[in-house]
Amino acid sequence: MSDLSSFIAALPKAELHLHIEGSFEPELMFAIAERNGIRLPYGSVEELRSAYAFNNLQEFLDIYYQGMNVLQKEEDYYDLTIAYLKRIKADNVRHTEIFWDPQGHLERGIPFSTQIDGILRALKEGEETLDISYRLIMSFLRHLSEESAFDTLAEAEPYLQEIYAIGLDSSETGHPPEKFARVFAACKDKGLKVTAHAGEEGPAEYVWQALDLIKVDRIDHGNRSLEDPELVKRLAADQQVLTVCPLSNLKLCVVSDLNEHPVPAMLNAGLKATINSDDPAYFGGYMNDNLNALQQAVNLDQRQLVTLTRNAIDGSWATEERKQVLRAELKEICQAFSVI
Ligand SMILES: Nc1ncnc2[nH]cnc12
Ligand SMILES: [Zn+2]
Repeated sequence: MSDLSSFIAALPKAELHLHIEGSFEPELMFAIAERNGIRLPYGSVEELRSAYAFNNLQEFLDIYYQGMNVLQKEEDYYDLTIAYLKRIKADNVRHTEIFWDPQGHLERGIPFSTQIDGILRALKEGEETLDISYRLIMSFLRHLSEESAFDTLAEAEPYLQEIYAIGLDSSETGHPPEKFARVFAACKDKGLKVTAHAGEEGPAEYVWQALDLIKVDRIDHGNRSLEDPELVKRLAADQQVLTVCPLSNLKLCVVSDLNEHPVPAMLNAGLKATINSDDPAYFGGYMNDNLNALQQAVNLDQRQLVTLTRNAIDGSWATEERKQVLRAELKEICQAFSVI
């Protein structure tokens, strides 16, 4: 634990990049598999956890899609989501914006309503009982077709009041944002916010496409933007929010060592970086773990930690009223820790 760990713990956090299926802890996965009569190809929780060694994004995704196969009923989606909310309460996360991948479940025959009803029931309960506000982001799988994304949007039609934004995730290389320009235009026409994973493994060109062809409201990851000085200028000028995920980057070999992580360079370039956990059950840490690990690796100071926290509050899609509450809490914590 760093000297700053109690400061990190006290910060009122907003998490903007979290895949609910990536919060599936092995213990819960085994319990749900058992009650659904599904056999996992692992003998124990320990054996499953020991499979979490990845050389790249695809190796992770193969295990991630296998894990979500045990989700079958509305209560499974509820249990998954409420477990995540209870866990982040301990990290003082006050607002969360979660992705879910409906196509990963529709493909297995799980109705759209089963998925979203369970997730929303937990999110609403978490807002009431844990005081964690939320937004739900429906994400398209980019390894699937444009047509499949349009079909998924049609499935979502009755729920558009409950879905705040649309994302784009899964295997990045070979699946550029341009493949989905038309479906994202349709989403924007419906008044949805849009975001896309870009520049995680894929090149800076994919970040340009996310900005210019998808017209994203923010960028998920964005690490490789730093390879292109013109892109950095553009992101800074637009004050584009980047939802960065340090432990994810380490586990997926996007960085070879956390001390080479680009967050300090992003902040120095005036980019609106935020810290997030991505798939915490697979990558070894929730929000405080990410902040502590990064703080120690690159020696972040209190001022930088406050900037990252403020960026997340400002860059969130929480209501203005909620943002004011979180900003006031941040101010109080800064005073309590004598941070100017
Ligand atoms: N880090 C990540 N990148 C792309 N797709 C994902 N789906 C879940 N986690 C992801
Ligand atoms: Zn992600």
